[in-house]
Amino acid sequence: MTREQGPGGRRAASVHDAPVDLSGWWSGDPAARKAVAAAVDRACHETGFLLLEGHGVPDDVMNAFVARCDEFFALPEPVKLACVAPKVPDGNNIGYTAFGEEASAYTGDNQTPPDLFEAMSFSRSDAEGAPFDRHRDWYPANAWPARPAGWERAYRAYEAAMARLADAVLGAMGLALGMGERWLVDLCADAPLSTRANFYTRPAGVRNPLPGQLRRGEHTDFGVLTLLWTDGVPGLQIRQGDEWRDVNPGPGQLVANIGDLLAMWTNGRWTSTLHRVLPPPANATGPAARRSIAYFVDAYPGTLIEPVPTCVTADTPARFTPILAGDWLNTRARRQLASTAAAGGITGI
Ligand SMILES: O=C(O)CCC(=O)C(=O)O
Ligand SMILES: [Fe+2]
Repeated sequence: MTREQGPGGRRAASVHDAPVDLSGWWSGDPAARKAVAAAVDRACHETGFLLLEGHGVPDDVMNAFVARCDEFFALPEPVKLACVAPKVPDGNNIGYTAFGEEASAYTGDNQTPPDLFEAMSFSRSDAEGAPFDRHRDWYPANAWPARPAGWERAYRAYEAAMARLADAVLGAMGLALGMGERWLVDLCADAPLSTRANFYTRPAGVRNPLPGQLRRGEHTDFGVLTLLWTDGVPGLQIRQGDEWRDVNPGPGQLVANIGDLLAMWTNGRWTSTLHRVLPPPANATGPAARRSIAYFVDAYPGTLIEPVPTCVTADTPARFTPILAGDWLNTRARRQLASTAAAGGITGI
């Protein structure tokens, strides 16, 4: 038996063994929906990460948004720096994040050197009305630079496709938890929704990574659900037991993973899994770029997160103290900001 094998000689479940096909969900057939919910439940429990197929996000919508993000990251640095938005301590930070400005591991109180990426972040564009006004810092207005042309249109199409997909996954999750299809969908209807386009590269003149310096340091996501597109370049890994295992979505697949709030809601039945992104091997030559785009569903800041009754039993009593979603998100976002301060602001590397 190797270290990678469980007690029965069986290797621990891998996200690659059982991609989740959402076609049955879109069919609307109750039995098909139950089967999808069972597959989601298994994956959320075993790894906290899912590879999604039949997700319904049209290629042309995804490709058009990716192309605009590529155009943006190729712009001269001063043009990108003009898109830096003032940081808010308790809210969603949008706009440009320069290379070397953040270290994700800080969110888990792990002080590493700055991560090797730059990013552009966006917020949901339909946040109008009283619930949003009460927590306005979580729903900032996007500012669209003149370049690349057509970015806002491409974003809105992407955003609509991801919102539809998020509702399907949240629907399957609610069903899996015995709370019904609408439960999580309704709870997350007013949630902060944000998108982050990540660009990992090795800019000219940047030295080799320092010890412990990664493209993205190990972290868990803070919220409920993350939907991730990657360009297929390896690097993403998840922590399972005492080892790191690769997650390499195939062509057409998207990644879904759960965040801390959902782990708390499910009383730990589902895992908010540590993940990271490795730099390319030291002997790799050239720019070795990697791109990913993450869509984050959080929970409304005023929502109390307490374990759902279906996940609390005599054998598994409540493990988490109830907490307001906003309090949890603020704590983690503040640690993230601390990494920026430690990195020396936007001149990090
Ligand atoms: O780039 C990736 O594959 C993962 C990014 C990530 O973990 C995040 O944005 O939270
Ligand atoms: Fe993440």
